[in-house]
Amino acid sequence: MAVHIPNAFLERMQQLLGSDYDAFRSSYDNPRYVGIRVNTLKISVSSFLRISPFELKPVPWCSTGFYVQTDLKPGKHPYYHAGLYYIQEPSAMAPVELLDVVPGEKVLDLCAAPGGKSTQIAAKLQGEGLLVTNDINAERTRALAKNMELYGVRSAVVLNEAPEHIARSFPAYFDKILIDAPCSGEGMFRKDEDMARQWEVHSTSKCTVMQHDLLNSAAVMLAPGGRIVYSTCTFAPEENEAMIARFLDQHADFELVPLPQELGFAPGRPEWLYRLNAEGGDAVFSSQAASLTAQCGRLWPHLIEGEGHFLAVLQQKSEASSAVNFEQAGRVGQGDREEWTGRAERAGQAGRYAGADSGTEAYLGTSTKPSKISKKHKGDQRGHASKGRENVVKVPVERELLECWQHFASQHVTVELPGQPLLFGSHVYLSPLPKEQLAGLKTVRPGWYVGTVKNGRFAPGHPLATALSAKEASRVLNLDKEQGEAVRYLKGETLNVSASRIECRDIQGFPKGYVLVCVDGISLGWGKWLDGMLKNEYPAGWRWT
Ligand SMILES: C[S@@+](CC[C@H](N)C(=O)[O-])C[C@H]1O[C@@H](n2cnc3c(N)ncnc32)[C@H](O)[C@@H]1O
Repeated sequence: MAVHIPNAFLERMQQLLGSDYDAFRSSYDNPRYVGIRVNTLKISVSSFLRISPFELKPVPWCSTGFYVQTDLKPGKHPYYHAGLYYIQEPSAMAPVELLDVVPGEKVLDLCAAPGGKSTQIAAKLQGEGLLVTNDINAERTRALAKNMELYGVRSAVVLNEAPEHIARSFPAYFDKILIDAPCSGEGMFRKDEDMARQWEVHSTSKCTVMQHDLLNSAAVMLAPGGRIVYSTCTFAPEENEAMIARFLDQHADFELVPLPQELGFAPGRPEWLYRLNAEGGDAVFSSQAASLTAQCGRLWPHLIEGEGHFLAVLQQKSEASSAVNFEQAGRVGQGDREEWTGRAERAGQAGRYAGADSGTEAYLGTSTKPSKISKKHKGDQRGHASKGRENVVKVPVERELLECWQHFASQHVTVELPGQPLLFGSHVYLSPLPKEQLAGLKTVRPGWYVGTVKNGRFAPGHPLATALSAKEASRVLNLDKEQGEAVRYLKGETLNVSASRIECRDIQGFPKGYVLVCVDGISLGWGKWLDGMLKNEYPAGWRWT
């Protein structure tokens, strides 16, 4: 199928690429590549290779990434719904590999929706440490939160904030920061035709302002000795090498880490910057910084099996960080800080809450937007703030609600779960952060949503199920995917299930009640078993259609 590519773009690439242009141009005649990345929070790569329904070929730069045939539909398999793999364009797997995350670190994914790279970071953390995952677009953070839940992520906080606001709460805090920057998307024309149409409308200069601000906010939030990976899916040097050269000029405490060329990363193109400098315009960087950008990396669609990407690994050189410097964050000036302090204090008094079933949001503290409080949940807010009134938290009510969760956990979960139990209304989260640290930030998920107390009873949330392993649950039902039972469950059907099929642990072999429903030992969701029937608790919005 012919792909629409803007002529102005092709002319520019011809000027930039010279003799490489013909190979570059003909790459658009080939089909795009489809990749999946194994979710090692749920299964090891070797175990997945044993059960994989697809023929797989490794992606060179990602040990958990594989190419699948383009005519297959990996989204139409129970394993996809069990969160065993994420469907991801192969080049898009590179930035997180270069971030070099290890368990226990504090990581920020600044432009994260819909969450491909956040799920990859979460898998690297293996449940130890913290992932703060953010996107400025409220609609897109819903998809982000859903993906964190589908992939069984426990130790993440999902924000919907402007980076400079996060920077005020987390100065010099994160070990690793990913900026998968909004960009003009030239590298995605083969994958997404809409990108080509948008390119014709939006200018590169709009993106460069955002990208510059994102880099500066990240520098403020980076802990001493930390690492920032900056990536785009565009070819334009203004959004790539120029952005990095300018950053290096302004942050002498950072250096570039060269990329492993044997894996397919081509060098950055400083010579394009000399040309930009000669043309004048917005280009502001020294020729010394420009020459260093040869250490950035480019993935070219005519040289590797994947779409076009740009990557830069920025390492903070010394322990003496200049990161705790609010002025570096551009728009974060003295006036802002005073305003912020006020906001934080007010927020500390008045935690506000909006429904927290899967697909809804919880906003902590005062936000720049009014909190959405669904009618359904307004009545739940016993002991919490109501509009226009001071918030008086009734501790006994909180304690009773938390006891409901603890009682449920003692009956249905066989292990101690990580995180601090936090209440928002009658919704319970296990959070990797204290509530106060999120005050004033638009928080979509303060942690792992485990359920809600309704009329004195605890109803487990879907994300509790998706992040539990079969051995962590007291009652488990394994569905047969060959007989189509798993698909029927995913479609929301009630199933006939004999008591003997339910594995019971720690509760004297009594199958009645909540059961963790699995396929091949991997959790899909909850069911409620009674007298040979499994009532389906798979959320309506998640169902297989
Ligand atoms: C390339 S996409 C991110 C893709 C994502 N990292 C993934 O792997 O699924 C860029 C994202 O940046 C978000 N964005 C744009 N401007 C932003 C800003 N100033 N702060 C945070 N996010 C921003 C967009 O809403 C968009 O979701």
